[in-house]
Amino acid sequence: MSKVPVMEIFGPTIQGEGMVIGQKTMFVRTAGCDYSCSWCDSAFTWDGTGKEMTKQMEAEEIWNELTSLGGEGFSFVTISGGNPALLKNLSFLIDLLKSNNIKIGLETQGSKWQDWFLQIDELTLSPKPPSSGMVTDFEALDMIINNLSEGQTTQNTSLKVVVFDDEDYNYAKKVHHRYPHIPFFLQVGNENNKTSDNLKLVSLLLQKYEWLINKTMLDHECKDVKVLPQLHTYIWGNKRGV
Ligand SMILES: C[S@@+](CC[C@H](N)C(=O)[O-])C[C@H]1O[C@@H](n2cnc3c(N)ncnc32)[C@H](O)[C@@H]1O
Ligand SMILES: Nc1nc2[nH]cc(C(=O)O)c2c(=O)[nH]1
Ligand code: SF4
Ligand SMILES: [Mg+2]
Repeated sequence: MSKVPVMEIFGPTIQGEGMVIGQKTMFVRTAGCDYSCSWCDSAFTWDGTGKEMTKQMEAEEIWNELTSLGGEGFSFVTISGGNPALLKNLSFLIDLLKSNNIKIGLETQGSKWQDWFLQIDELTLSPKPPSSGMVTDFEALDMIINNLSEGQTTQNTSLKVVVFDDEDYNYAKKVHHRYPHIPFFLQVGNENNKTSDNLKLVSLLLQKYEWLINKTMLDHECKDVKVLPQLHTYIWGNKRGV
């Protein structure tokens, strides 16, 4: 069987995070995760609440839905989850997207390897800081980054650590210094990922962004880093499917 569990397909929208922030893209969100981060903004992919939304889909079905939503108006597809790296069968979708000249971005926490990582144009590895409640398997992350180096695809890779507090920031630094040759992004953590009060949310996120910028600017041990917000939350708040 070459199907994968899909939770939602949406777009076109902008990539709100990381190395290609602002990029016009379609999204495919897969179901299931090997983590359970305390603050996960996509917990419906793994906590059972999105069960009815999950559909087992062939690559062709996913492609048909992408084109029925985006027509001929897109050239980039971002795959996220959940953890898409749990799905060996994503290779069929990746091959199909490639054969249609579509660039591919993928978001994963860096806990599992798949050979198809080598075909991703913009691969974001997002290891999780202490506030998530998860413990990073650095052996697994080392292996992934080694494999990407051997495949000469580290230029398509970035690291992105979400920061909620000082302890997270120190963890982020540790990750950056362990892999100094990989482009490194700090991302503001969203503590209020359930609220529908967008004005309040944006005001809090801006304060948090300023805090993270100030902290990084004063830190002589963090030089070649980029500090980013989750841009989509400034526009659509916690809305799903945007
Ligand atoms: C929902 S995850 C899915 C992909 C993969 N499981 C991962 O965590 O990288 C996509 C991105 O959203 C980030 N994220 C999740 N919840 C967040 C929150 N409350 N605030 C900021 N970023 C968050 C994750 O760290 C990750 O970089
Ligand atoms: N616009 C937008 N940008 C995103 N970047 C990463 C996302 C994700 O949930 O993985 C995401 C998302 O859900 N929406
Ligand atoms: S690894 Fe990603 S999808 Fe999984 S629980 Fe953490 S933030 Fe959510
Ligand atoms: Mg998201």
